[in-house]
Amino acid sequence: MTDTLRIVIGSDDAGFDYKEILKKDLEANPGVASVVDVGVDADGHTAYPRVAIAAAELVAKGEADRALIFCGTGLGVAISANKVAGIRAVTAHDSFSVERAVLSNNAQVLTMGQRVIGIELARRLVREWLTYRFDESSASAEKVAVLSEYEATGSC
Ligand SMILES: O=C[C@H](O)[C@H](O)COP(=O)(O)O
Repeated sequence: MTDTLRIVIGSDDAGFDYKEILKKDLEANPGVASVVDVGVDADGHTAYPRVAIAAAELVAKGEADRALIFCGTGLGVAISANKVAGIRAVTAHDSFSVERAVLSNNAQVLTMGQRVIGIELARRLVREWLTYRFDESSASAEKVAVLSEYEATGSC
């Protein structure tokens, strides 16, 4: 992972407003993150799995380091992103969970719900999220490796 995180951002129509606000926040800090937007657009009514899977696939292919995805609850986009092999997506609306999502779970995908969390808390949590890096030498790494083993072999 490079020092500047390559972030793919996306939402369905229910998460569109937050996606736009967070995209602007990220674009205002080009030294911290670069941003690719996979939609939806203002008039978009794309079903949430389509956007979440498109974002997660970019991460899985190594074309982005992380994804930030919004829907009404954050739940549907997390479920969808987790269907992509190699992806660990979590919904988190509190500071500790955002921290552990990276440091414990090496989650590359963070999702939030526009109908759940206030915008200023969402913005703060994303700022925090950008500061964390998973430590491959940590005790958590071997636990995360069990997930990869299961994906690769079908058992663990
Ligand atoms: O998880 C799903 C999302 O919250 C989505 O934005 C809304 O889905 P719904 O219209 O099926 O409730």
